[in-house]
Amino acid sequence: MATLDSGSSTPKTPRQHSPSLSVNPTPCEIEFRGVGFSIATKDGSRLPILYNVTGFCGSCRLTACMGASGAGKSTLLKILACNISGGDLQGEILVNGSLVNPKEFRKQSAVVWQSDVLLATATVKEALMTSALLKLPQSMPHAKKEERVEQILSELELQHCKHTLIGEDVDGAVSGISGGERRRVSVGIGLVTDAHSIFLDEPTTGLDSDSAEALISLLSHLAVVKRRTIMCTIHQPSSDICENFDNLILLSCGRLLYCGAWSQADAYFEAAGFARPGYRSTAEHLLTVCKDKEHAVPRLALDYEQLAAARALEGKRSSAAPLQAAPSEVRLQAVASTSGQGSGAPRADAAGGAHGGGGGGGGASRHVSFTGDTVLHVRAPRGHMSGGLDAPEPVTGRKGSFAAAAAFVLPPPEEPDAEVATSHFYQVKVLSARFLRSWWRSPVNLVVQGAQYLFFAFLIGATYWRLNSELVAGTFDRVASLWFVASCLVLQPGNNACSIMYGQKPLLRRELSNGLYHYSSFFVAKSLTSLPFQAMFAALFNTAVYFLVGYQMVATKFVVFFALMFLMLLISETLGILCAGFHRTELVGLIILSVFYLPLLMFTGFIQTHTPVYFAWIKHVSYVAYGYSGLVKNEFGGLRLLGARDVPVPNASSLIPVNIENGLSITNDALVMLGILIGMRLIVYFQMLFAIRHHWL
Ligand SMILES: Nc1ncnc2c1ncn2[C@@H]1O[C@H](COP(=O)(O)OP(=O)(O)OP(=O)(O)O)[C@@H](O)[C@H]1O
Repeated sequence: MATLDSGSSTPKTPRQHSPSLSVNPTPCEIEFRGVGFSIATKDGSRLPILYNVTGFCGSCRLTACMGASGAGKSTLLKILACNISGGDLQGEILVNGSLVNPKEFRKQSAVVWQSDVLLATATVKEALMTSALLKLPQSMPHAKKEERVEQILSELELQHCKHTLIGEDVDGAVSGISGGERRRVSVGIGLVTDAHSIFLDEPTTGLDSDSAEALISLLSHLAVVKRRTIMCTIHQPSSDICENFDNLILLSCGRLLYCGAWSQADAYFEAAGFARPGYRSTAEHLLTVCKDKEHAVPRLALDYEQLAAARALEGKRSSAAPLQAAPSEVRLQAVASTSGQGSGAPRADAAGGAHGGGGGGGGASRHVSFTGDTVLHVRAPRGHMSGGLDAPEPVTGRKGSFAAAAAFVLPPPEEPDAEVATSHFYQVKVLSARFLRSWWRSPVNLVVQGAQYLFFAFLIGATYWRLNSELVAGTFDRVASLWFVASCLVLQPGNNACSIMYGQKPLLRRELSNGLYHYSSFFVAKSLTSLPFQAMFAALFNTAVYFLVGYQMVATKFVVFFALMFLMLLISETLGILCAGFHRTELVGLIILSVFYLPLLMFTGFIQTHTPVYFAWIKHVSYVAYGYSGLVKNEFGGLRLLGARDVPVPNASSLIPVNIENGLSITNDALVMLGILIGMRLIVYFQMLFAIRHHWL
């Protein structure tokens, strides 16, 4: 019988990191029992992704979740972070001994996804500061929040680049801070809010070996010294990286093969008949074992399930016993007292024995006894648990077999009404400042869009340069040029707004799920801050095109022209945002938008002399038809056109084609457009809210 010695989890010496942060959150012990996850397939059957997974993530520890590609690591991480949507979830999660409250848990934890979701136009410090402003209590003085951010910048070794723009990361070509720094900023955003648990999906992806090791070492430091519960998924870590791991969760084909101290993994697998050859590192060896899906994986998974069940029974028997000091606490004390020299740190031994299944695998005995710090140790730090561990229900994996199953399902990750620490007004203020900075700092938004408007203005100007007053040409060119002018303010703002919205969605998703603000605050801030910039684009385009084409040089006519065009631009912008809400893929959103364009531009009365009866309704709901009709009436009112032998035409308005003349005054055209604008803004608001609630954002 192999007995694993507790001394193997001796505290390691963390790298030297900067001075401590002032705030340490309550340690958080996460236990998961009988977790299963499956998704529906197109043929109506269910595809299982995780089977009956039972284990834990210790507080003040760095837990690595390893396994081959497709093993279910990211899925387990999302489940533990209460950030999974869709699919059928079973089992239960306990946090410090109590069933998890997903909404609360999300607020107090942070998730760092494989690709960092950061605002390219913010500096490192601004990114952290925005989180601090929105997440920390509004009553906390600004100086204190700034101090907290400065401390985190030091802690994460980001002081040197705190005023650098984060920049884009397009296919690995980063124009801003480096990949490792981006990852650290993402971790910092979690820390600034005192997250007690941090989940990182493949944090070392895309980093060179030094940066990867530095990051993992930093995480280890945060776990041990800052008392965070940290779990990360990882692929084939190097030996240097592995030295930082406290615990290991090993998955293969959705099944758990091991959950316990990293230092005891070798002994566990050796006892199970899978001794590590000397030339392989632990990580390499375990991943090799995972490859034997026919024999090793089913047997090890079964062993582990039996072990889990045995430990559950053990827990039930000992539930009346007083809690022992958690190894994490002991380890923390050891780190403090030995200044990282640590050897032979004291351990709390839960004296739990577990026995694997029958022999095999090389004939070695597979009876293994574990200390409390190893496989399935799930004790919470003293004082943070309401009582002893309850033994779990039998691990059946059946849907609904756990009392807490419902707790998984609701509320969804992007809960729009997640409680936030600040008032609506304050959120709008902070977000508006950020939107304004983004506009200002984004050359794509300003220079490219401005150039686009000017280009079209000059194109139309050059085509219809200085309209003449001859009856036929003067009439047709005015009607045609105004149609092109209106088209520009339909296509451009719509496309731009749609693309910008797609760019903002990932950040919106992350920040809403972190409970930084309400969606309504984002909506109001976005709408308010875009107004001055849209007005600027409208001024640029309208002024250039009006004078180049040579419409009536009357001040009031120009003001009416400007107002109608501006309304049209704002509605087109809203239409673009609306289409961005229809689908998660930008291409699909743009295609839907283009489907709207055609009827909007076709049924203005300019292109056809007769509108088929079944399309007649389009003119009544089309803002372009109202805007275009208003523009034409504005231009022809009081216009001086010359007929045969240069005789002035008495009433130029009578020349307006009947299909364009809608019988409304220009004021009424504008009022109808205003109504459409307000209506569409409301539709966009509720559409996004619906998308957030149903995970379509
Ligand atoms: N929504 C989904 N639809 C279909 N299959 C899914 C879905 N989510 C996960 N899967 C499948 O479940 C399995 C586990 O996925 P998961 O992303 O958790 O694996 P992983 O271990 O993190 O893999 P990797 O290391 O490659 O990221 C994979 O085979 C994946 O294809």
